[in-house]
Amino acid sequence: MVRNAVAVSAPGKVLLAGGYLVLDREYTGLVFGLDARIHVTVQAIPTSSGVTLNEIVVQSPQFQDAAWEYGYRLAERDGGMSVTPLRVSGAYLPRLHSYSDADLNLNRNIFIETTISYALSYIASLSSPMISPASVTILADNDYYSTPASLASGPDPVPRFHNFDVPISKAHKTGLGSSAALVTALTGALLSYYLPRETYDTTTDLGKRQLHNLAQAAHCAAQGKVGSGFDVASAVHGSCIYRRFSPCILTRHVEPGKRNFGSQLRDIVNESHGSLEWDHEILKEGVKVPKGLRLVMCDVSCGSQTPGMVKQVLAWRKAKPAEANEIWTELHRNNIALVGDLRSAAEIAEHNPARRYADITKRFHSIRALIRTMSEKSGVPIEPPEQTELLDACENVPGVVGGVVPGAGGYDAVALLIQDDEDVIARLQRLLAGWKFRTSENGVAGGRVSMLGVREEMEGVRVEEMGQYREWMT
Ligand SMILES: Nc1ncnc2c1ncn2[C@@H]1O[C@H](COP(=O)(O)OP(=O)(O)OP(=O)(O)O)[C@@H](O)[C@H]1O
Ligand SMILES: C[C@@](O)(CCOP(=O)(O)O)CC(=O)O
Repeated sequence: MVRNAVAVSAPGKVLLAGGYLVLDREYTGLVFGLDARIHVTVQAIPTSSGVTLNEIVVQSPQFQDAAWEYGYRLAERDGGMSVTPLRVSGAYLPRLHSYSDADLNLNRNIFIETTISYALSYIASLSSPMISPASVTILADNDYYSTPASLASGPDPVPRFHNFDVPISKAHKTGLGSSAALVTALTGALLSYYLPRETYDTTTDLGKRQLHNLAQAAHCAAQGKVGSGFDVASAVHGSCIYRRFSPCILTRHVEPGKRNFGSQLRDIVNESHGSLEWDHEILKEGVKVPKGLRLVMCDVSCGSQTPGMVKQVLAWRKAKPAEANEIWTELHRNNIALVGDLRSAAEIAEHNPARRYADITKRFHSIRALIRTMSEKSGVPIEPPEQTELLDACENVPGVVGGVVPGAGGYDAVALLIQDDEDVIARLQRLLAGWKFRTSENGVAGGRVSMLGVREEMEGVRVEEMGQYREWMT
């Protein structure tokens, strides 16, 4: 049976409020989807390619050696679909006698491999396990990775999908959640390709719930930990207030290949046969950036180690629960109030921008002050002094309403809410162009700051027209 080619995209994210708090179900996070998307196409492999076996070939043509081939077969005893890498980053495994396990692991793409294994296992558990070979192409909007300044300011327009000309491992990520968008779009594309419409439909609420549950399971497995999942949730549902799922939903199933993985995964995703019901909450109503404002993301080239920071913050909270919870309660109150302030600014009839957005500006100040207290007490540089300096300087630019260190904070990025006006952008660009981080006590080298072209976007996962990608597919 020849199936129709499909294309699905999912957005990046910024956790504007609720970093760390969102790890705990008692609290929520305010996450905005961004208009930088990861696009995934799936189509039949042309018969002339010589591929007749059970193979899925994947390419990510914007990067060097970014081609992977996977064999798949149904594991015995309901172990799901076993997926084996046949070729990683351009090298065929059987031909490379000198290929060590270390080389293999370096060049594997765990996010792609795990997602294919989870998606095919789920598909096989629902329908006939006859899965035809397919070709997958991944295309990422340019802002997921830093583009050389020469290119961005050069005379030629930057192509829609820039060829970064480096291996993915060498590309500088801008922290927009590439892995969550990739896992979500790839899962959605594989389900749409292999399952009949009546079993899976990305455009329905039920389809989005299936996709959310399966993409969370695959993303957690690939990451080797169960995080809050706000990034996958916004990749599926777009901008929202997010309350996480109980981690135990994903900590009880056996590994792929092990007895009953297939039916366990199906029951987790479908919330069937006594499997736990997913208890995450997505609130989209009232989450908006007022007309006339926009979000701006600034990439700071120093970078932070998020997992280490999360561990330290959680260890401090465990050691000093009363001290931490006082901050958590106050921060949560302000985070929720920020949503209300944004909504009110959208509704009031006040034309003077300074007055219209004054409450939002004040709210950002309160949130930042609490984050600095959290940094101080935990000893983790969530809003370190260099970021305070940068945020204060940005806020002094006329037209900037406020800003924060998003997500886990650190030296990664700042997120700003500004008046949606070219002059404001130009003023900010001028400030950032001359900005240089001084080397801090934490040993962070003097990095630069650049403004990304992204802004907020309300919509989550989207079924796309296949035709728009043809020129980018080899
Ligand atoms: N265009 C792409 N093609 C193939 N794989 C990709 C692509 N973009 C990202 N990936 C996969 O996602 C991994 C990066 O995921 P990681 O979670 O480290 O970053 P991120 O999600 O962008 O970061 P953050 O959570 O800080 O926003 C890469 O190592 C690669 O495996
Ligand atoms: C610290 C945390 O709450 C947010 C991390 O966000 P980001 O990856 O820095 O965008 C962790 C999580 O929610 O999984």
